[in-house]
Amino acid sequence: MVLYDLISRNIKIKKRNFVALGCISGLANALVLALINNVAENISDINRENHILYYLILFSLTIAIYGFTQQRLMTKAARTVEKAIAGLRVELFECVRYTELSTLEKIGKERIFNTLSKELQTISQSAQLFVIIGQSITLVFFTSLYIAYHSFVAFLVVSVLIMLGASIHRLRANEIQKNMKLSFESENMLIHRLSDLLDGFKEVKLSNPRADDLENEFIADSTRAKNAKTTTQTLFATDFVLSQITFFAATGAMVFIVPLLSNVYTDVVIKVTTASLFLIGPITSIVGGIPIYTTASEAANNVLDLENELKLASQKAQKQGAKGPSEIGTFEEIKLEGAYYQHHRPEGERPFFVGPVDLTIKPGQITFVTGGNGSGKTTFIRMLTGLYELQAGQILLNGRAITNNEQDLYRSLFTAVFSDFHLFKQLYGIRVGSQQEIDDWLVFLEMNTKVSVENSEFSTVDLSTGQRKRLALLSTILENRPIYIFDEWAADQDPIFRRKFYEQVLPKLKERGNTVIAITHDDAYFHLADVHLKMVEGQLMEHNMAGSEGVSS
Ligand SMILES: Nc1ncnc2c1ncn2[C@@H]1O[C@H](COP(=O)(O)OP(=O)(O)OP(=O)(O)O)[C@@H](O)[C@H]1O
Repeated sequence: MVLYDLISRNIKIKKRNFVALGCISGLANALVLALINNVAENISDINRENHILYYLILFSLTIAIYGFTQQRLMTKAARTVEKAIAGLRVELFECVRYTELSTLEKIGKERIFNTLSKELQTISQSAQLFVIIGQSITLVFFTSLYIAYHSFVAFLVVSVLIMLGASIHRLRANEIQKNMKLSFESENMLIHRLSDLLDGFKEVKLSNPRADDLENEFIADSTRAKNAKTTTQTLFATDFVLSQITFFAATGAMVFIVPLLSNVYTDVVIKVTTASLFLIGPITSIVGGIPIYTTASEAANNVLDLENELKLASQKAQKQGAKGPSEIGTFEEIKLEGAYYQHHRPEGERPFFVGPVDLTIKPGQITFVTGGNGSGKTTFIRMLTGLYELQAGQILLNGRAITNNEQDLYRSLFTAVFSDFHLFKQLYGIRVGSQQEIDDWLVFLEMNTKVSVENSEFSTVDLSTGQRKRLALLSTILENRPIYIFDEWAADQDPIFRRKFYEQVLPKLKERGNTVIAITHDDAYFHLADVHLKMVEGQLMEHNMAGSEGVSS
């Protein structure tokens, strides 16, 4: 039912309409059987009394009703499921958007990609299945009634055997589910290996041993996925064959057992046997649909699991519960008091933490943060910008602690070019003042001969790493937020532009009233900073006082 719950969660399913259409369509289908049986049995009487045209019209009408209701049912189901999927897609996108960075790092990109693409597609493909299974159940019901009408004993025999067939599947449901989970996990790993191949294509091309290792891992994951899927399919196939055998046993029972258990006439035996043969279509649809239904249910479980994990650490619930303020005031001072964050680590590994940090940031200052690799500079920046939720301590803006509802607004004080930056071709969320302003900055950043900005979009982003970083810088400049974060921005620049960055860009930002916090290793420019902080093993201190007096405690 998890599949139904997921689909019906955000859209109102008019169950009565579905049930009515399903019943009419199932009844019409069963009527076809009754009509054929009746005409076949009484063909000479009907011909004699010239009633054949009447039966033909009735037969055509029944087929027309079946065709119309079936078509309506399938269209309605497809529309309903696709509407639900469209809503779910946006909901999951929003969950990712509102979740915390640390949660995203824990979940991993692969699982999100896999769930948002493959799993939702699997659910979408199951739309028609609902109708076919529902309609088949209706048909089995009416046909069983038809059998019961002619012979109650035959009805009992069919019912017992159908229930027996259904319980075969239930017995192995756990094993099927276990293998489906395994294949989902293996597929996540396959996406991970494929990302390694595509993102690291150049490195892979340069090294055959690396390519071989990567391929071997890919093959191992692919084999695991294949084995899990083969086991699942084998279980389904055995179920299918057993169900078919049960069905044949039911039909055989009509001629071999029913006459022994009750005094029925030959014509009754023929009728109930024909009726049980008529069941082959719907029963095959139900049994054949079980693998698709089970796969779709498992996909629904995966979607719900991901959504729950994303929501757990997200602020979405708070956002829905209480609307946050629309503004947070101008930035006059940011104060970190006892700020502390520890990275999640597998058990047994030494944890890394930054803090406690006590620090005050004033507007218009240029602050440099230096320190060795892995000392915690990026972690500190993520704490300061609110990208990592503090595990202890607090952030005060203008003397007042930031509440959960204000996190979004607090984060919007910052704009950043991270060391692993992403350059958006489209200037999402940036309302550009004038074309002249953009063109002036393009000239200043020496990018005017390479790129233009039209309709809030860069003409190209297929550029060198240093050039792409200049465009990322331009995006932040156009965004014009109070505080600028640069994580080793100048590392990819040539010496001339590096100088320009420190001696012209940063002072220009300061002149505009912006605050700059830059992680840097460029000691030739340390003198340009108003404040110089140094990170050592997660402890932040004033550079000149390293070892004696620090801002961490
Ligand atoms: N996503 C993460 N999950 C778990 N641990 C992490 C994660 N990111 C960083 N760490 C740990 O935190 C430590 C500090 O990382 P951080 O990126 O803050 O250092 P850094 O000073 O910016 O280094 P670099 O100069 O190399 O960029 C690392 O040694 C690593 O052990």
